[in-house]
Amino acid sequence: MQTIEELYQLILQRKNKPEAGSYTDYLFTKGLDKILKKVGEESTEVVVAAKNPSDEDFVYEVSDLVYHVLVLMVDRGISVDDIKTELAKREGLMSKTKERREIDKL
Ligand SMILES: N=c1c2ncn([C@@H]3O[C@H](COP(=O)(O)OP(=O)(O)OP(=O)(O)O)[C@@H](O)[C@H]3O)c2ncn1[C@@H]1O[C@H](COP(=O)(O)O)[C@@H](O)[C@H]1O
Repeated sequence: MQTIEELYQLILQRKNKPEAGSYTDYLFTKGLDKILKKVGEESTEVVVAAKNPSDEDFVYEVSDLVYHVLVLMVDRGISVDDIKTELAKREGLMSKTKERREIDKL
């Protein structure tokens, strides 16, 4: 079982210490445009899979997207903690928005 943090660390390791035959290394070698193209393709595949009944296919495509987004984050120097911090900031913000919606309903 691999956590998202562990996968991120493995991808970071590939960037810092390229390994022959590694797909991650191939993406870093091709560069940002290639990584962005893959993120775009995988996003579309998630959308298509979501419209179909197979949960297995959907989970497969989401996993592909998560992996490619992590490669993009490593390439841009953004950590999993950066995302966690942003999400944590929204916790308070979102409950205020919810409160606002409740008030507006009155
Ligand atoms: N999670 C993934 C992962 N998800 C998807 N992929 C690769 O992403 C590619 C997506 O498939 P596509 O058919 O869209 O792309 P392709 O035709 O193979 O390649 P392109 O020429 O289109 O770029 C496949 O080659 C998959 O193997 C991944 N490759 C690696 N990982 C993880 O990264 C780790 C390190 O992998 P390496 O860098 O290969 O050692 C692995 O142990 C895994 O945990």
